[in-house]
Amino acid sequence: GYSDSMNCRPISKHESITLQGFKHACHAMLYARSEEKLFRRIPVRYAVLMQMRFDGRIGFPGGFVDLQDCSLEDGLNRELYEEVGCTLRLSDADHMCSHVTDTPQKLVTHFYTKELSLAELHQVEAGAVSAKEHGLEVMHKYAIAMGLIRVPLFTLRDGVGGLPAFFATNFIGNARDELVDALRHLRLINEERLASLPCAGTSPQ
Ligand SMILES: O=c1[nH]cnc2c1ncn2[C@H]1C[C@H](O)[C@@H](COP(=O)(O)OP(=O)(O)O)O1
Repeated sequence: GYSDSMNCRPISKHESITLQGFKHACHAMLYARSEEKLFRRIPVRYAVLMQMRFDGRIGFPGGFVDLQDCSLEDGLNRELYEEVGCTLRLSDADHMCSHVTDTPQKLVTHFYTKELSLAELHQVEAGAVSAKEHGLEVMHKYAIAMGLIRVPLFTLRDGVGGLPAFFATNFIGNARDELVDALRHLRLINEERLASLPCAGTSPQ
């Protein structure tokens, strides 16, 4: 998978903060149970938020955290506020996994997940457009549509549209592996379907 090819390995949060010379970044997957149906027939099941970044890659909201300055969670919450205007507070209890890599840079990525009500998730989506960094880190350079997106968890009848097509897009860092881990761990889609999806492939760079 992508992680292997990028020499990226799991690490405990505790161990990671003892590393010297590594940057830290925290990102979060906000999601909500949804009874909504696409085209009145395809159950959406969960609304899972990711974002289209300024570089045309898909990732989770979040960013670099300077541990000299604040804790991982305080840094994450600040990033979530600046990027998507989200005032919810994530805590250590929402931490799912951390990974360390030294290519292309010495970096530890910390990944958090938080279930919201659908109403709360709607508020995040609606608030995102007035967030400080919306449309900045986003559009000035490559002029592509950017902002929060929802991950389609369904597969259309052609067998490609929906999640398979989504997985074939371009992800930043180990974001695709984080998504797959979260879908599996939180049981948002069943294991059999996950295994049938082209998510083990290497992400194009
Ligand atoms: O969703 C992600 N999952 C894992 N790693 C990610 C994700 N998004 C970005 N990254 C990597 C890429 C960068 O090396 C760092 C920080 O990126 P970014 O979120 O763009 O940071 P700033 O907003 O500039 O603080 O993490």
